[in-house]
Amino acid sequence: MNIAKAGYSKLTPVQKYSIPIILAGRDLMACAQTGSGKTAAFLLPIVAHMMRNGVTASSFKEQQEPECIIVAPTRELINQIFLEARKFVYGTCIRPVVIYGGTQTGHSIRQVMQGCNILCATPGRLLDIIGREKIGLCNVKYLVLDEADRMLDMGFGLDMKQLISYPSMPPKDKRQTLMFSATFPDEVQRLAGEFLKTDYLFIVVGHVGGACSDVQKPKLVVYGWWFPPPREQLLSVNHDLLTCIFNNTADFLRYPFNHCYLCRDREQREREVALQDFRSGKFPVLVATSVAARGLDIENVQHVINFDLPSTIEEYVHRIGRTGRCGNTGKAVSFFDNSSDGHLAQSLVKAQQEVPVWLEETAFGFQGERVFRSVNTQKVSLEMYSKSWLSELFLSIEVCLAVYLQSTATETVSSVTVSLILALHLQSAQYF
Ligand SMILES: Nc1ncnc2c1ncn2[C@@H]1O[C@H](COP(=O)(O)OP(=O)(O)OP(=O)(O)O)[C@@H](O)[C@H]1O
Repeated sequence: MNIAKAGYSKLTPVQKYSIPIILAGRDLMACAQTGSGKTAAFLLPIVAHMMRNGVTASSFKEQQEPECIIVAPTRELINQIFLEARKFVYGTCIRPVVIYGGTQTGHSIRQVMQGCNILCATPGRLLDIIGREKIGLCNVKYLVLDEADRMLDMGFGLDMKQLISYPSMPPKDKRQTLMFSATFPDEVQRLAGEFLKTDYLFIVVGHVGGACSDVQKPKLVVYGWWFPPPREQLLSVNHDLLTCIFNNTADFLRYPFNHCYLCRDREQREREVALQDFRSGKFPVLVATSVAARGLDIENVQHVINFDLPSTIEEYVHRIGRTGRCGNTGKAVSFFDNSSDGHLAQSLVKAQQEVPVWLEETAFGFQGERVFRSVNTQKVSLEMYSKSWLSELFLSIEVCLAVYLQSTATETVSSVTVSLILALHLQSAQYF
C-alpha cells in the first residue's frame, strides 16, 4: 500500500535481487549504479521483516533501543533516507527518527526519547547520543551503511569501528549488516569483512563503480593552466533545467548567474534552505562541493557540471549520478586538466561503459597535447584536436584577446565574444 503510494509499480533490478536476500536474513554488500533505488532496496525488506516479526510500539523512554540503525555520510542524505523510511512505515507502529550534526543536540535527544525503532543518523551525532546513553544498542537487528565505501574510508571508518565495538552492540553473527553503494573500491571490500558475517553475499548490478548509463554523453573537456577557465561553457548551460555544478573548493563567487550553494562551511539551516530552493526550482543552479556528491535525489536534475574533477573516480561516479536517476536521462560535462587529473584517466576507462580510444591512449601514457575531447558512454563519440605550433600561436592570440575583451567589455559582450573565439579556435584546430 505504502509502496504504491510512493509510485513504485515495479522493482528495480537492485531491489529485485536484494529484497529476497535481506528477507532471508543474510548479510549483504550491494553495488548498483546511482539512482537505481538502493534506499528502498534496504528499507522495504527491513520494514517487512519488522512487521512480520512483530515490533514493539515505541513509547517515551529516557533510553531507546532501536531495532535498526542506518548511517550515511551527509546530513542531507540521512534526512532523505529518513523521509523515505517515514513513507514506507506510514500507518504502522514503527517510528523512524533522524539525528544529524549541525542541529541542537537537545532536539535530537527529544526526538529519540519519544520513541525510536529505526534510527537514521550521521556518525558523529550517533556516537554522541550513544555516549549520552540515550540510545542502547542491545536490540539492534539491522545495521545499514549507506554509501558504505565512504562510511568505511579514512573519514568515517574509525567511527564505524567504534560503533560495532560497543560491548552492547550485538556481534556480527547476531545482527544483520547491510552495505549499499554505487562504488566499492577493492580495499573497502576487504575492510567490510570486519563488519559482515563470513557468508555475506555481494551483489553487483552492472559493474562495480560503473558510471550511470542513463547519463548520456558524459563529456570531458580538456584544458590547462594556460587556457582560460571554461566559463563560456557554464554560460551556455540552459538554466531552465536543474543543474548541479561541482567545485572542489567553496569558491562560489566566480559564477556569474543566480545560484544557490551548498558546502560544509555553511550553517545547517542555510544548507537546508539552499537545497530546498534548488529542489523547488527557485534557483535552478546548485553550486556545491563534494558534500552534495553522494545520494542526493533531486527530481529533474538534467545537467551535472564538474568545474573541477574530484580526486577519486568514486566521487566522479557519484557526482554525475545526481542526474540520470531511476530511468531518466541526464547530461554531464567535466573539465579535465591534464596536469592535475591525469591520474584519473585509467579509472575513467574502467568506469565508462564503452571505452573511447583516446581515453585508453591517455590511460596508457599517450601524451596528447592540447586536446578537446568528448565521450559518450553509450555510443562513444570522440573529437580530438591535437596541437601544432601554429594552432598554439592562434590559441595564445585568442586567449590574450579574450582576456583583454573580458577586462574591458561588458559582461554579456565579452562572454559572447569568448564563446565565438573558442568556437573559431576549435574549428581552426581541426586543420592543424
Ligand atoms: N521501484 C521503483 N519504482 C519507481 N521509482 C523508484 C523505485 N525505487 C526507487 N525509486 C525512486 O528512484 C529514485 C532514486 O532512488 P535512490 O535515491 O534510492 O537511488 P540510489 O540507488 O540510492 O542512488 P545513489 O547511489 O545516488 O544514492 C528515488 O526518487 C526513488 O523514490
